[in-house]
Amino acid sequence: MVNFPNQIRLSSSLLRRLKRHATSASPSLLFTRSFTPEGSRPTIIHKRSLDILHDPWFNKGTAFSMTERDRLDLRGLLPPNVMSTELQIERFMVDLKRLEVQARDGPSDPNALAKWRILNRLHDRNETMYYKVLLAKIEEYAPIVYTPTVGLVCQNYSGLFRRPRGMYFSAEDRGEMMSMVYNWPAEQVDMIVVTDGSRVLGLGDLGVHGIGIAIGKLDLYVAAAGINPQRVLPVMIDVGTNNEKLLKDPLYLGLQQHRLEGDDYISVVDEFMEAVFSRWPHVIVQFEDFQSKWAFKLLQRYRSTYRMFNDDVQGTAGVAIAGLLGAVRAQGRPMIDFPKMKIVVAGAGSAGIGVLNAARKTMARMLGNNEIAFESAKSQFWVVDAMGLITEAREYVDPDALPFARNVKEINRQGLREGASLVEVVKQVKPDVLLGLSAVGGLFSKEVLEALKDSTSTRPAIFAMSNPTKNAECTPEEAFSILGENIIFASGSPFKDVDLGNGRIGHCNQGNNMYLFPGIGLGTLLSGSKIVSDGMLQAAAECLAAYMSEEEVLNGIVYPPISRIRDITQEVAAAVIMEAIEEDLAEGHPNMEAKELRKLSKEEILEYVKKSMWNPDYPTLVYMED
Ligand SMILES: NC(=O)c1ccc[n+]([C@@H]2O[C@H](COP(=O)([O-])OP(=O)(O)OC[C@H]3O[C@@H](n4cnc5c(N)ncnc54)[C@H](O)[C@@H]3O)[C@@H](O)[C@H]2O)c1
Ligand SMILES: O=C(O)C[C@H](O)C(=O)O
Ligand SMILES: [Mg+2]
Repeated sequence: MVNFPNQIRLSSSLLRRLKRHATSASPSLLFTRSFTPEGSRPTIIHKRSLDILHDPWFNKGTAFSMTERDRLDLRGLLPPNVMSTELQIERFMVDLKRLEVQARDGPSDPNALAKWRILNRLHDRNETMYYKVLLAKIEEYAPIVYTPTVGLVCQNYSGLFRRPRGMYFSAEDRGEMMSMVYNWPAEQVDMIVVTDGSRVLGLGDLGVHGIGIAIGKLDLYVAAAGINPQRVLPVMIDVGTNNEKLLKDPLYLGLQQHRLEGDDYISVVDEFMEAVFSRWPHVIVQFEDFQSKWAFKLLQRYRSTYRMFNDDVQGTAGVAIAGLLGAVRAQGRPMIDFPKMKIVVAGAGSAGIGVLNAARKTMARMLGNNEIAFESAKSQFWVVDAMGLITEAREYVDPDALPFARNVKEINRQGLREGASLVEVVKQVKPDVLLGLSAVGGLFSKEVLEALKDSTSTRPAIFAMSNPTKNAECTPEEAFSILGENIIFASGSPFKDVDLGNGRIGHCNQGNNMYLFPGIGLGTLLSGSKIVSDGMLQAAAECLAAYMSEEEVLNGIVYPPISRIRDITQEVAAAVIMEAIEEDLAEGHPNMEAKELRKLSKEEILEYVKKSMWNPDYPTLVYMED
């Protein structure tokens, strides 16, 4: 312990602060000279907020009591569960012992968690160097700080948690959020990624431990979009968890209560949105990994009033569309043939429905952009969820999935019925594309892939988009070995290309929303658009689709390699800005007034984007007194 003299000369500003907090502070705080027994005397410190958490002398991590958190402006900077020192030590030991159990996510990298720890420590020590390393070796380290390892990190977060990163708004903070946002030290925040941890990748409800996802997404914002790391903020909205294991786990870092539902839930998210937009009116909020039932509702609730989007619904949709258009081109056909594709989608959650809606709209646009085109486009899709093929005969169909429920008579004519299995559907439909967003690893079984051999396409496409690795609907090895080298293959998590012998390679594309969300966020920021419009999202998707050359696409490469992520993000951001200008939404940015922005050519916009991106270079520092 640090020993401070009993007689301390308090500066006038400190005195003011102490008085301000006198209601929650122990009364003895102001009078440390009195007869307080040794050990229970408070230690006077001249720091607040994050400065305390980053100081090894004073930091107590999750052991800060609620009154201390209030007194020291720490509220929101720590996970909500206040822990005893004993529990803290237990958490530490769990992590230490895990070294004995080989930490792994799939067969690809048994050392993934250890690498994450080392990178995380670097992140805590030196942000510039961390991002320099990440950018220099993005192929190697994106799978560590992002998908798939980030999933493993969230699953083990109570042991891995060291220095808090980001903010926590919990159900217990209702009524406080407007002031809590001021505990965050940055005057300017450009990008927030927020989650409620209710559907983390395909791993289900991980409660407060889902904060890892928001951190991983923002790492890509910095690395790919060049958002200044001092202006990003990962956020966890902790409304409880329905994960029974976590509810019983004494080492869980979040609120140990069931999730709030209905209006109670919405009121927490509403308060969070009001609070962050009141402090940072120009911030962009990306919603991430909210369970479907809230993903759509919240998107509808906020999208016309706040600068926000949902990555799982809208980012994924754009990436899938780009890949599907690539699959059409890979057959040597023009993109305009897209409305002829027969598409079977496994999974009707936030991601699946997002893709279906966007694909239907894209087809309708190509067919004349009218009601009839929109109506006829939906007949190109067959949607299979946990209960099989969705038809109008089903007793209850989620309203978001309802437009894609097949007509029973029509489906009977195709030899199918309500609830038909995926393999039956593939056998009867003989689709051009089989797309998985089901979170069920191995769903594209040998039988399903065998059935796809009868596809009427000259080059069937398989998109096994679920994350992380073990949730992929199939591996590229399985797909190429059964269907041969001619297919187009994409997966949400990274896999290696497959050696097919005799110098032939089965290319494995990574169909992940990481190719769009950084550019959507950056383009919105630099255009100063008040909202993220459908047109801006469409422009982003089209830009990604057009990014791949004819030669690449014919070779089965429909997405760029991750080594080009900064370049594609710059292009996507420029496309988003141009669309915002076109729609008269661009209100400019401190670096570029709206009227100047409107005068720029495409090349100049690209240059503006490039120049606005933060690079991990050490600035020269000089000291100046406050
Ligand atoms: N690659 C990407 O960029 C990307 C983007 C978003 C989501 N995802 C992944 O997509 C998956 C789903 O995400 P979500 O938000 O839609 O989840 P969700 O839980 O909302 O939806 C899952 C859907 O799969 C269905 N399903 C379950 N078992 C099934 C089965 N046996 N056969 C067919 N369907 C079945 C469910 O009924 C539900 O409709 C997750 O693994 C997530 O990681 C990937
Ligand atoms: O996080 C990812 O890798 C993609 C996507 O947002 C997901 O939820 O799976
Ligand atoms: Mg997600």
